[in-house]
Amino acid sequence: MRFHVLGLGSIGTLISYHLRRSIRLRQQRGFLHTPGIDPIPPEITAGLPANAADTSVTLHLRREYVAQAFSGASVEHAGIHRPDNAIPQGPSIVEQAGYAKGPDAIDSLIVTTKADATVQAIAPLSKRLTPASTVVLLQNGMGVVDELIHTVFPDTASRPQIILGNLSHGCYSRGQFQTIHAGYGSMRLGLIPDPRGRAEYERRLQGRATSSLRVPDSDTTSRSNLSGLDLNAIPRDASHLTLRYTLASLLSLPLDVHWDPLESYQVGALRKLVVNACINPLTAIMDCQNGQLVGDPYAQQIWSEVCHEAAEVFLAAAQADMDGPSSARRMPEYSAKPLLDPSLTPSALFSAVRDVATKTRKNYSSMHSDVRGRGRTEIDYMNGYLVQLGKAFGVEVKTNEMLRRLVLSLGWGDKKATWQRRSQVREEEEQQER
Ligand SMILES: CC(C)(CO)C(=O)C(=O)O
Repeated sequence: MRFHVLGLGSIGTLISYHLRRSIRLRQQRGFLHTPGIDPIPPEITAGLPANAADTSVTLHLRREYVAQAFSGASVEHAGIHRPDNAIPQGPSIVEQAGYAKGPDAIDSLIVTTKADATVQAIAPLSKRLTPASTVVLLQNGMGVVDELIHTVFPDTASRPQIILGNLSHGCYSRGQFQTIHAGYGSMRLGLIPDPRGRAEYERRLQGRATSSLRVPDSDTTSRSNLSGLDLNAIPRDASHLTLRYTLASLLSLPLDVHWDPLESYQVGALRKLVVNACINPLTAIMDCQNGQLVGDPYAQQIWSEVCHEAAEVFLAAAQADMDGPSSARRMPEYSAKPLLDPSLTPSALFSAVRDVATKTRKNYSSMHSDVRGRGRTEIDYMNGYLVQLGKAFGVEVKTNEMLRRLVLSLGWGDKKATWQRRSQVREEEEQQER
């Protein structure tokens, strides 16, 4: 089984580290139990790749680094299709099953690139992905999956299986392969329906099905990482093996990972979208920490407008969905139910934003770091996504559009350099005060 990780920022490094570590523990000891961490439930262990010795992790790097530095993971450099042979990759499941067109097939691709860089990053690898491969999208914001389906995998016959995921773990990077896992959170996964419509993945375990659409709060520990779902519902045939192995492997990581029914996953993702649409642009525009927005009456007014606009868009999208599946304006991956969840009303959204900003008050948001570092942001997958929906469903989203333009404007002309200089001075002053 070949895992590949694309995007080695802080989240990519965190996932690669735990994936590699859990595979190595299974290779060495044949079982997976880290002292102090709950043992992996048997229903998840049963879904793991049968032979840990044949499982490999390959990291995709943009620049040249020494392969040996990655302790047990092989490395590929962007644009070079020949794998670095310093550490051999495991045999490919999709190749063995006759799906692959070449020897460099990818069984499972875990993507942690920034939302705005994802399609461009996956496109060169698409020939190595087969309909029996699995792609995991772990990103902030929304809209990447729609873009990917339309531009890279328009043909359902050849489209890989897709798992969506979002994380509330707080991580930051201290350089290549140095990630500080500063805040322990959770990771939620949802499965996009089978592209060929052959399998229904979400069989609920009797008596454990979740009755509500609500995603459990991140700080309430649910009884099972499977949220009432049954891994055995994923067929055991060759075309679904990588899906099953990928899901079980992610669920086995000590990162509080949960597989949710798609509708619950969507509620959580929509809520997180609005949280990001409120906090991220303001911290970037005002060059401040998340917590500095809490209690600021002007920021609160903007949050309230963003939440109202988002809730209105969700209602309009739900209405269009209920008007019939033929509606051209239907949200691509969503059904009406999640959009009508009570946690997506303006006041519930506003409380969620305030809670997250308070809990992460000392953080600089990812958009703040993006403006500071790479200059490009994920704004089009946050407020920009709400703006697109607003246009599609005829809802005015002026505040979201204004925030989007202001963030885009930060990267225009020499404003970026000015912003970065000012931010650096401020940070130096903060460090001196400490
Ligand atoms: C929740 C929040 C706002 C935490 O900083 C985040 O997800 C981000 O920075 O992108």
